[in-house]
Amino acid sequence: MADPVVLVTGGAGFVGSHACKALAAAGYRPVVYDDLSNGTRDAVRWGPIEVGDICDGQRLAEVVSRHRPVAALHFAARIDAAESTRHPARYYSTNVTGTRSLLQALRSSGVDVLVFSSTAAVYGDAATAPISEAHPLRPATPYGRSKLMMEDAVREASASHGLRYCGFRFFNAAGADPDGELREDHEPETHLIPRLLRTALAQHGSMSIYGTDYDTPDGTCVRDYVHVSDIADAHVLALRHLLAGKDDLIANLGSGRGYSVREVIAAVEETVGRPIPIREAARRTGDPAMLVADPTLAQRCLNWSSRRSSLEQIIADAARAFAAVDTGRERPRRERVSHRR
Ligand SMILES: NC(=O)c1ccc[n+]([C@@H]2O[C@H](COP(=O)([O-])OP(=O)(O)OC[C@H]3O[C@@H](n4cnc5c(N)ncnc54)[C@H](O)[C@@H]3O)[C@@H](O)[C@H]2O)c1
Ligand SMILES: O=c1ccn([C@@H]2O[C@H](COP(=O)(O)OP(=O)(O)O[C@H]3O[C@H](CO)[C@@H](O)[C@H](O)[C@H]3O)[C@@H](O)[C@H]2O)c(=O)[nH]1
Repeated sequence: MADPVVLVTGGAGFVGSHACKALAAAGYRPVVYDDLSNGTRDAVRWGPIEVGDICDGQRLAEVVSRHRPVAALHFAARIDAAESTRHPARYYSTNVTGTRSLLQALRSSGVDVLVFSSTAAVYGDAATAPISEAHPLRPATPYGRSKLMMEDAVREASASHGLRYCGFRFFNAAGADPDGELREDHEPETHLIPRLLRTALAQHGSMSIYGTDYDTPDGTCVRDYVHVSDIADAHVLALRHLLAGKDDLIANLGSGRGYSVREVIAAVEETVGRPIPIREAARRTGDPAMLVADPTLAQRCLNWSSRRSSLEQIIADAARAFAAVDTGRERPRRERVSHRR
């Protein structure tokens, strides 16, 4: 019998491509739907890709009805919180209208299982650490607000026509496939760990710390870094959970440990074995001081564990992937598409 198909929107991107690998290992056939605006075709290795915009409802409906998936994993989104403060409409379009378009396409083909990516940014400037799912939802950026609206759209689809869902509020996805088949590959890159590795491996340029006057132990922002392969595993667990008829869920995915920007810099320097030139810069718009997950709910409901998410392993796996790029062994070809609306 052929492997059951799972539609993976955003499957050419960082987290989505790792989820495709985990799906294939678990006996599913991932069909990627992605416009390649921030992902690469080379990251799509475990099934076909359908290139298209998540907001193009007609194309999406045609792809869903042709491939007949048993479920969808939804990663496609714009992801840069700081950019969202400058171009909010783009975020509401891709993240909210795009999700509504997916919900409609799934409904018209009778697909009733969805696992989707929310974010820790829905909590805004959190009052506590660690943050449980019961923490008030006060997103501080259009990105965070768009993801909260997306959660609401999914809940409404569940209430109105029985969609079953699992939404994950990821904290900071990082690391890379431990087998070295995939890596984080954004252009431009905004995330802290890949930026540090690029600077260290290029051996030129410097890194900026965005803000040293936060109310945190060393004045820099604290984040919870969670290994991308642990996030991928959570998606397979969620899929099995829902396909077995179990309850809907919105859960944090994080390691439960927080590291400051300075601590991450020191850990990357330790791994690469050389100092990285650092400049202290102004705060970046929309950055909360501290985001650390309470991951108990995902552990309890899905038997999930963040087993690869020590900072050391995250950096070691990411560094190995970057070294492969640096030596030119596996440089992926990048297709650019216009992403301005
Ligand atoms: N990376 C993180 O730390 C993090 C943290 C919390 C939540 N998330 C969420 O996880 C999901 C995946 O994030 P990621 O880091 O893999 O990002 P990514 O940018 O690497 O992947 C997103 C993918 O979606 C595609 N895409 C974007 N707009 C599209 C559109 N209009 N139509 C079709 N495809 C489109 C991109 O080409 C890309 O391949 C996102 O929903 C993001 O909001 C990520
Ligand atoms: O060159 C840099 C890049 C980042 N930072 C800081 O490092 C921390 C982490 O930043 P980054 O890696 O860009 O991640 P976040 O801004 O925390 O956002 C990520 O994690 C969020 C969840 O916590 C998700 O919602 C977002 O989609 C995802 O991009 C922040 O304090 C940044 O200010 C720097 O100081 N210098």
